Amino acid sequence: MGRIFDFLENYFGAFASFSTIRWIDIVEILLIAVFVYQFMLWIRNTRAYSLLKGILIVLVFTFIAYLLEMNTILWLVYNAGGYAITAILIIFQPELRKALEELGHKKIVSTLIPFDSNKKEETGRFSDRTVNEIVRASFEMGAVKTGALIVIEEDTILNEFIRTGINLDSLISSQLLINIFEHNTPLHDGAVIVRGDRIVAATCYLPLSDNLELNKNLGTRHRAGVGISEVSDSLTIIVSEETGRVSVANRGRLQVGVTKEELREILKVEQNNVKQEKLKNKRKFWKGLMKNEKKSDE
Ligand SMILES: Nc1ncnc2c1ncn2[C@@H]1O[C@H](COP(=O)(O)OP(=O)(O)OP(=O)(O)O)[C@@H](O)[C@H]1O
Repeated sequence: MGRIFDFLENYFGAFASFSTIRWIDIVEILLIAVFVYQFMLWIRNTRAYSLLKGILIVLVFTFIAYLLEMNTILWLVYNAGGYAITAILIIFQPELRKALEELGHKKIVSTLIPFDSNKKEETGRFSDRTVNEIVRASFEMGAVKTGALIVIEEDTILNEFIRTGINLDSLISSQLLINIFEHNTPLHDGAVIVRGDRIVAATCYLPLSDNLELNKNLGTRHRAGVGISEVSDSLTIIVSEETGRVSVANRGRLQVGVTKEELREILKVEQNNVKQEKLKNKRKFWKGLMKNEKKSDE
């Protein structure tokens, strides 16, 4: 019982020091709140969610054991704790990796560092012709129920996925795309990756999404489309072999059954993605900074 009283005394005693709170403490609390909120949002859609619930139950149980001074249970928890953390890190390595990659895609680094080597030359994304060819191919394949998976690379370079396929490096055309995904041809399996106006590779293997919220009826083609959009900022077009529907995956979300006009609109937005404007602003910012530095040197 002594521990329960100690705990209550410490807990309520802490309120007495509220008068000494500084503004930086409030910022710290807000930052932690945002972090925990984002963490909960992220973990809700991963395998790790069930594990988190399990850990919370163990923690509550341990806390009760602490209050009731159940020393044997506490001894077990203290001694197994270190191993448990190592085991969790190993088991959830893919999720942790994905989370860090997502953090990298939030463009914090690229906003601050204009010469980030992971970025392409900003020459505009792709031409109107490419938009037309992709839209035409997607709906022609949809009409005859030919399954397809087309990944359009954006800022995140997809070399690690390109390496899993067969290099093509050919100018996009609807005929070529339709030909690639034709049943029983050597290139039809897997995904095509598009960079600018060119098809870089076909038969690429993509990571599968483990988002539990995805419709259970969707198979691996759709999961692969969503998977790549979770680990990169790419846009993926998925044509269903079963229904002929055209869907789009971007930033971990799947828009099922888009129309021709909607697909064209989505591609146009990606094409113009205000990149040039952003680049100009960035250049202005760095030029201004350099000028100011020169002036202060003089
Ligand atoms: N990890 C992957 N990377 C790339 N392509 C994949 C991957 N997994 C599956 N595919 C492609 O998806 C095809 C299988 O699709 P499946 O029928 O399982 O998916 P689906 O989402 O139900 O699509 P559909 O509606 O077209 O049937 C494979 O033949 C292969 O071409």
